[in-house]
Amino acid sequence: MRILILGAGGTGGYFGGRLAQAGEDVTFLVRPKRAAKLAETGLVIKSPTGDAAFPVKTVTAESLSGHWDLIVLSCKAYDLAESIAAVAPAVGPDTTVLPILNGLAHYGPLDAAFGRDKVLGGLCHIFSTLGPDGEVVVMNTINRVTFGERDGGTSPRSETIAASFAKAAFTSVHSPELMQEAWEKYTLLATLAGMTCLMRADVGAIMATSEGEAITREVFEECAAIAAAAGHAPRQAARDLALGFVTDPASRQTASMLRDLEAGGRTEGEHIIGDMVDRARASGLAAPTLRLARCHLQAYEARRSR
Ligand SMILES: NC(=O)C1=CN([C@@H]2O[C@H](COP(=O)(O)OP(=O)(O)OC[C@H]3O[C@@H](n4cnc5c(N)ncnc54)[C@H](OP(=O)(O)O)[C@@H]3O)[C@@H](O)[C@H]2O)C=CC1
Ligand SMILES: CC(C)(CO)C(=O)C(=O)O
Repeated sequence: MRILILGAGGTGGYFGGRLAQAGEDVTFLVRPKRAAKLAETGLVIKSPTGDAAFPVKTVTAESLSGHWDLIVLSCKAYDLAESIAAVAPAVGPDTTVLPILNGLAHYGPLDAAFGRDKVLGGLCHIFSTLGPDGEVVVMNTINRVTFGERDGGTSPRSETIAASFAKAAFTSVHSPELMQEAWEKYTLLATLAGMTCLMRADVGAIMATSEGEAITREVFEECAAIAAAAGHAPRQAARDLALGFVTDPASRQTASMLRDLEAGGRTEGEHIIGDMVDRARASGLAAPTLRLARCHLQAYEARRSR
């Protein structure tokens, strides 16, 4: 299977790199600056599950030709339109597009661009970023990709992807209930991103405050109600896992959105929190703490773009 990974950042660099290490036919579609860096240093991964540095195949949008079997999209949401345009020439009649972005708002534009039948559902759990020298830095041993048909069940194409991913040194989950998984991850992430960005603090620091746990639980319940309105209330095990994660007093975890914000970069605030608030409004739900988190992120973006 020929695999094209759009982006060689924290997620695409890691998962694509592990696939390449396993001998899969991987090419990274990157912009010229990243292509030059990868040509100079190779793809460098620093991870508690194993450091690596090795040459990888890259291509830029200008030199892209031919159709790929699988295209994994690992851009930030604010780069989605440009990324869709970049991969479009690589999408042929038998191509599958697998986004691993956070949130859900990207499916509309992807379906419009490629047709709903071409776009699988996907998500990932990892704590990673690009280091100062372009290296993929992974902060702990969590590294999981979950994917599947958005209408549920399995299919020959998702079985083929599962067989490919099974060779690589990351956890791969081929889910017959992908949209349920996606909503559960979205609920966890919106809570974690909303709270860690609002408070500019990690989970443990938020739990050390008198109101932190109660407000975190309020955000989670707002998200869970929105998920329920969409027909995907978090299952009990997912609730327990998410609430345990976002209220752990010993945790030093943050969302990747806080890392972007603290680096002074753009955030996926509207894609993650804004979309959650819009969905609340469309379902007649109040979501007051999520609205506050959205206002906070929009104000940050407004100051940033001045
Ligand atoms: N990092 C994390 O811990 C986690 C992230 N996620 C989600 O995964 C998604 C990706 O995040 P992450 O990997 O961290 O982001 P990064 O910013 O680290 O990587 C994204 C990469 O996509 C590249 N890119 C964007 N547009 C294009 C384009 N048109 N052509 C070629 N390359 C392009 C960027 O290239 P360039 O360098 O040129 O800008 C960048 O290297 C997000 O939705 C995020 O929320 C999910 C779970 C955890
Ligand atoms: C849920 C979490 C924290 C890890 O995958 C994440 O998606 C993020 O930081 O963006």
